[in-house]
Amino acid sequence: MTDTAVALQNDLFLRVAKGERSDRPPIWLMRQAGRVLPQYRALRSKFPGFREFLFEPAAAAEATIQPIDELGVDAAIIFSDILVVPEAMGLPYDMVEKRGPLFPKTIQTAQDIAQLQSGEAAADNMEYVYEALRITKRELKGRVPLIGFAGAPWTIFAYMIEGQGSKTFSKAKQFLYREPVLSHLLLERITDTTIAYLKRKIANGADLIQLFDSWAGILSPAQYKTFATHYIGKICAAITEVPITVFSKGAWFALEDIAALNCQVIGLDWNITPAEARARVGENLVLQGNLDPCFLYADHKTIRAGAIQMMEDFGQKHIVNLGHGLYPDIELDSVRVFVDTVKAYRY
Ligand SMILES: Cc1c2[nH]c(c1CCC(=O)O)Cc1[nH]c(c(CCC(=O)O)c1C)Cc1[nH]c(c(CCC(=O)O)c1C)Cc1[nH]c(c(C)c1CCC(=O)O)C2
Repeated sequence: MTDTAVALQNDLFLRVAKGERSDRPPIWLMRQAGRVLPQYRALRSKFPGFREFLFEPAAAAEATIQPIDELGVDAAIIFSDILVVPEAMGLPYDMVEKRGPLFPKTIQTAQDIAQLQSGEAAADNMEYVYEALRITKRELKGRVPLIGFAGAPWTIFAYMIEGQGSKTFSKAKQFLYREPVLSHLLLERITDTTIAYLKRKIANGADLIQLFDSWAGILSPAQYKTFATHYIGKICAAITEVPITVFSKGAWFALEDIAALNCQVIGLDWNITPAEARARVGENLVLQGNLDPCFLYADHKTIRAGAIQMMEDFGQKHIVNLGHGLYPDIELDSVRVFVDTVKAYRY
């Protein structure tokens, strides 16, 4: 892409993701483009719903760049959602205020799966996302790298079967136990679509890819190996153009398996210590995380001390982030203290 090939002014995030040493860790935050920013709320209020917002590439680009201007983080993440993939495959959703996503139609039978679009045909339906990447890349002017992302196949599968958020995702888990053949068929089609989609994100300017396996922690280690790690591995093997981060929330039990895939960065939640994570993944991979988002409800002095402790505990080959996304009621000033502490730190 000629118009996206601008030299990066701040490439700290990418250098560390590729395993280089640095004088401080880079920082970005999951859900940094969102409701902690007043300018995000102003932009969001122009649209009747979340999906209308996502379908407007110029607005998505603006939301992507807001945290770069406001917080000075070292990477941008394209403003979008993991649920655009099931939608592109033929399962539309509504984002219900205060409740979250709701799919009017779900996958229950072989025929439902046969009716889905997948691979390149499904990737064709997400042109608005690629357009948002192109605009973002142009407007970022090389200030920081741009992260592209997708849900990992198991998490997308969970929404497609369950049809909405759930504490247990017991319908999706039940499907794995009762219909293993159909489960693999659907996971395969999600995987093909995700690979085609991510390759187009890269062609349109994504400098690194992150996979979000938000519901990893509800599977048993055996199920995770069969129905999740296997497909994440296929995606990692296919994405050779840029580094890839695997964030499997709650799957500390699978860290050795994930470390054996062709990924460069592993995202961590707060349920594991930096020392244990390092021991499980070995010396080569880069770790990302893992401050408990609730730490940002503490006073500023405590936030500073927590950030420094975390950086000391991880040492080199570390990208600072939270263990999950920012919550909407976290104070902007507290987020700023966290970011500024990291940017002032030196190993
Ligand atoms: C599971 C998941 C989803 N979406 C996502 C995940 C994986 C990460 C995670 O575990 O949180 C990923 C996601 N969703 C969003 C981003 C944007 C980029 C960023 O700033 O990180 C990213 C990376 C925007 C969003 N995605 C959503 C919003 C809020 C929508 C609104 O404005 O009403 C935003 C800004 C909606 C969403 N989208 C989803 C849910 C369950 C919800 C409702 C609950 C909630 O609001 O967090 C699905």
